[in-house]
Amino acid sequence: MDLVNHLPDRLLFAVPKKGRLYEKCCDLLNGADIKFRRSNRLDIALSTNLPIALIFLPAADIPIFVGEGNCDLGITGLDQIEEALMNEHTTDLLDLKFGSCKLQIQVPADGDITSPEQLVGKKIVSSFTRLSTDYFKKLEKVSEDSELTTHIRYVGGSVEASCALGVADAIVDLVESGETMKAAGLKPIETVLSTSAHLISSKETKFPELVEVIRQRFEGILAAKQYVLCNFNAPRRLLHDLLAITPGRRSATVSSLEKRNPEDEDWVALSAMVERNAIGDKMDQLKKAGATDILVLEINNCRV
Ligand SMILES: Nc1ncnc2c1ncn2[C@@H]1O[C@H](COP(=O)(O)OP(=O)(O)OP(=O)(O)O)[C@@H](O)[C@H]1O
Ligand SMILES: O=P(O)(O)OC[C@H]1O[C@H](OP(=O)(O)OP(=O)(O)O)[C@H](O)[C@@H]1O
Repeated sequence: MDLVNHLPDRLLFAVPKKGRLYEKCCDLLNGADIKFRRSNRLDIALSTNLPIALIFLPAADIPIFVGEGNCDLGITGLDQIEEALMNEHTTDLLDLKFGSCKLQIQVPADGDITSPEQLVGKKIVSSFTRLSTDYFKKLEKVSEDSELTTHIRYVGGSVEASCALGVADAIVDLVESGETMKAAGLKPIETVLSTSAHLISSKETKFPELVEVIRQRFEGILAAKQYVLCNFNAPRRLLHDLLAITPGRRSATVSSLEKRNPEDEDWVALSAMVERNAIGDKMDQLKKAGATDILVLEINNCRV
């Protein structure tokens, strides 16, 4: 079935059908209020509130479908986009900051290889044969023996077993915690690529406005995760010092607190977005500078 012709009024959005990116993608779609129900084992789900059809595909195939214009939008790893040679045929809209890992060259931990240059002319096993070939072609050019060819062989999974099996002198594979490689007796000697999930679009999409709406919604969700809202009260005379601690993203909101008695000092309430990973420190500083009633609130979603 030709989906582009069959669903002409719907933006086709390719999403990993399983694996490490799947749950996070569903959370993102949910947060962006793209409503859908995926029937068991069905790889197409029509959104019930937007003109979107979600197409669940293998992560490795998504850059090809988007790059060739069969899908309008897609989410997949940067590693898959670069391996498919599709980064020039797609528009990279947003780094979604999940699925982070590294494509690394790993060698036996007890061996004598310590640098990628020593691997020129040797045997490499990877699921990322294009990225590996590109990497070693560059090394071959600057190698002392320019006649040497590095042998790159494809395997689809359990790449880490290749060295122990004698099939490879080194592997090029994705590493997140490093546990798999450690257990296989391997150590990293080089990072070929740092990767995470990206939102990409086709350069030929018929739905540029909807693409932009989705990009903005995702961007809002990412910003909401990165920030918390910090509210507190303080005497107005401390305002200058407190704003220096929490200036807000654009600027903090300052409102007056009502006085109980006319002779009371002027008080203000401040509200500012603060980077989540700095909030503990900021609260300590606010308290020390004289702020009180400090409250930290989660931001579920935002447009900034
Ligand atoms: N530890 C990890 N190992 C592999 N990929 C990871 C890891 N962490 C994040 N990723 C990202 O997730 C993407 C999809 O990997 P995953 O192994 O889930 O795919 P998959 O579609 O289930 O493939 P496969 O069928 O080969 O297992 C990778 O391309 C990479 O961008
Ligand atoms: O650094 P870690 O957190 O240990 O994760 C890295 C491992 O995860 C992936 O394999 P996966 O589990 O997808 O299985 P596969 O070998 O079949 O691809 C990858 O190929 C590594 O083997």
